[in-house]
Amino acid sequence: MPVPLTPDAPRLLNALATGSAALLQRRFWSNGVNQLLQELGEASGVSRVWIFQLLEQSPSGLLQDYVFEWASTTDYRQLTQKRFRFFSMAIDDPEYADMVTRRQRGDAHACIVSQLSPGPLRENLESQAIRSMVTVPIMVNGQWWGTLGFDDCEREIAWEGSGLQALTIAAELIASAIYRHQLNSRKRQVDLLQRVAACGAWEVNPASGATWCSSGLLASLGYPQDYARLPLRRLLAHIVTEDRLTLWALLRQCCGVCNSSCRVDVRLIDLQGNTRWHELVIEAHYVSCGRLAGIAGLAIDISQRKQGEVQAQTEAEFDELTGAHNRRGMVRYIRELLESRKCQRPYLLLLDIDHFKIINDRYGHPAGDTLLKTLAKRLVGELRPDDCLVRLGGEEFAVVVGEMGETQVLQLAERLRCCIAEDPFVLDALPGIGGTLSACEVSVPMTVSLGVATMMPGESVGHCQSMAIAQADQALYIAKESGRNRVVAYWQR
Ligand SMILES: Nc1nc2c(ncn2[C@@H]2O[C@H](COP(=O)(O)OP(=O)(O)OP(=O)(O)O)[C@@H](O)[C@H]2O)c(=O)[nH]1
Repeated sequence: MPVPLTPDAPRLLNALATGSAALLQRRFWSNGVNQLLQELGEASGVSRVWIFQLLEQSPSGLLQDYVFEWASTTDYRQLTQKRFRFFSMAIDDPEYADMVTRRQRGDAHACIVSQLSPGPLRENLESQAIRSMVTVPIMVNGQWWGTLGFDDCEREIAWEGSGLQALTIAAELIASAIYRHQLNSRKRQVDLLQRVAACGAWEVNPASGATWCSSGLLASLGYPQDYARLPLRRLLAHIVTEDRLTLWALLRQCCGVCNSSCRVDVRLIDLQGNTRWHELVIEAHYVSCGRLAGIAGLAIDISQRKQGEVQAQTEAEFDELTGAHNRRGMVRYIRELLESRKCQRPYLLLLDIDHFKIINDRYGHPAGDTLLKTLAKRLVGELRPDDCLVRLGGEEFAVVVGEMGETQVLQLAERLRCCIAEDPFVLDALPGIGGTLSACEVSVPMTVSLGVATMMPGESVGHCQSMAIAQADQALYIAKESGRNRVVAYWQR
């Protein structure tokens, strides 16, 4: 009857110390694991140290893979044997079933093969010439990830006490290295996802005001990616004030409903003062209904999409040649003006170039286009930034102005007329004027006629606008008929 040997615990502890340093320092965690297995194998004097990774488990069996091994001699190597690649293990035998249950619980299991009762487990170990074995489950984040095992093919070792404890610590060290590796891989995936999707993640604890921002979000706000912690007030200060108010209103609605989510577009200002549009995706989490536990979500950079929207709006609402609003832009301007309640009674000024046909015929259509552009620029120079210049079509323009009196609007109309009539326009050298190729600039005098009307808010913006255009058109007609280069108001007819 062989006498069981006890492993040398101090040597094992020493091996643990060297092995754990390798796990922390090695660039690849698998190199660290290999070194730890070697240290433990040499210190314990066993034939083989191995790790099986658990891939699948079902009530009837397990699928495992032989992933790491250290062997004292090449005779004891098994890692390269085909039968250990993705091998399945049926758990119909009670002894196997018991072993699996213990591993699932995280318990170590040691055996001296000659003392095992006859059965599949003993047969299997004997077929590998194993005389004693100890296994310790590797539990990663509470889950059975795999098994660390020590086979001795020469001695019968009773693994217990501090020797066994050292092996348990080794399994825990390996588990934390695996967990670290998993977290790092997940972080890399999340970073990649955030980079590709141009988004960052954030979280706020409403009770403590504590915040967390992903490295991507910190970077897009201009902070170093490893910035320790951004106080809530400072984080909120990155949102443009007007958008912050919209956000508050939405949050009040969103947080009133259990486990709700909402989205809002806001402008974020980074530390350098650059503003970029972001879509905030907000999720409110509740401990129980009514008790808010946290608010978290994403900040997706949508600046490019917004740029596209602005460009599409510009194309849809502005005249390409002169940069003035078109009819659609004018409708929106009037609607916003009336809705803002800044102005109850805007005025509409219709402005038409006098005898533009003659100018076109004389200098050509391209020159006519240049004159239209210059004329629009002159008009804008006379208006306030809030006023709206519209090109209704051809050589006909309109100006919509907010609240002012009748006298003031007539003064403005007169100013617009003068700014066109007073100084002739200058065209660059034009080929073919007067039959020669002139290198000189050409001076083109132009005048405009204006009809002015009041916009009376009616049933719709469209109705109010067509009424005003019709009235201003009547006044303009009178201005043209009575000699051009003059202003007539509808109420003066
Ligand atoms: N260059 C240029 N000319 C345009 C454009 N749109 C319209 N026109 C021209 O503007 C002229 C308008 O002529 P009319 O409607 O007869 O008016 P007018 O010659 O200005 O005469 P009154 O308005 O009666 O003073 C036409 O010759 C059109 O071809 C444009 O986009 N570019």
